[in-house]
Amino acid sequence: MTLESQRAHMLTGRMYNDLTPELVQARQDTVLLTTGYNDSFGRPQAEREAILRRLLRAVGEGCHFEPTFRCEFGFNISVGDHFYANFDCVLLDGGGITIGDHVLFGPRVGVYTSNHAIDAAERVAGGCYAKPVTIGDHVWVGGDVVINQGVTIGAGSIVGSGSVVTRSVPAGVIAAGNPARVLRPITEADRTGYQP
Ligand SMILES: CC(=O)SCCNC(=O)CCNC(=O)[C@H](O)C(C)(C)COP(=O)(O)OP(=O)(O)OC[C@H]1O[C@@H](n2cnc3c(N)ncnc32)[C@H](O)[C@@H]1OP(=O)(O)O
Repeated sequence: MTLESQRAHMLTGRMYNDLTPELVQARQDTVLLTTGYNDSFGRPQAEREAILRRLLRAVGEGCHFEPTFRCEFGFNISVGDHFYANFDCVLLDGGGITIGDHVLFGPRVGVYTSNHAIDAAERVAGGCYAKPVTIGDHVWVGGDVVINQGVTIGAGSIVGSGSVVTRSVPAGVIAAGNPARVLRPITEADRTGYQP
């Protein structure tokens, strides 16, 4: 199978072989590209975004990852405008990761769309399955958060630091904990009157 057909198969959510030469090679190529991006830190924004455009499926304006950014393939990641990820972001994108506009990630956020097979023998044989993660506009994900496969985080929501998100989070709420649960809605009362 070609890399392209394996990529399409992974996106169906069915079991795939994680260990084929094409996927191993793709991961290796991606490490080299992310290393190039991380090493370009301090270079002009346009130059850095050009590397991201080679690496990711889609990338908006003003997208910035602090070092060290790592992803599994990159070709299943879409990022909107004005995305900011703090240090040590890890995106495992076998199942597809879609990030909206004006999204903030704290340090050490991990988005993991793939599971290895639950059955040990299938796992040894490379069995994996992946489901997409979608993060809406204006979401803030706190530091050290893990987002597991199949999760959607609704627009404007906040995920508290250290959370493990295993189920989708609706729009306009604060969610936190392991597993993450909705703590409360975000309301007008959260406005402080701050103006830059
Ligand atoms: C780009 C960048 O992001 S860099 C900055 C990185 N910064 C961070 O990662 C910090 C993220 N901030 C948080 O996690 C904050 O706790 C917020 C935003 C969720 C706080 O929301 P607030 O509504 O102000 O929560 P508050 O501090 O009043 O706590 C309310 C309750 O939620 C609990 N809670 C708050 N945060 C968390 C959390 N991360 N995990 C578990 N429980 C939490 C509190 O313990 C408290 O519980 P209690 O009522 O039983 O005492």
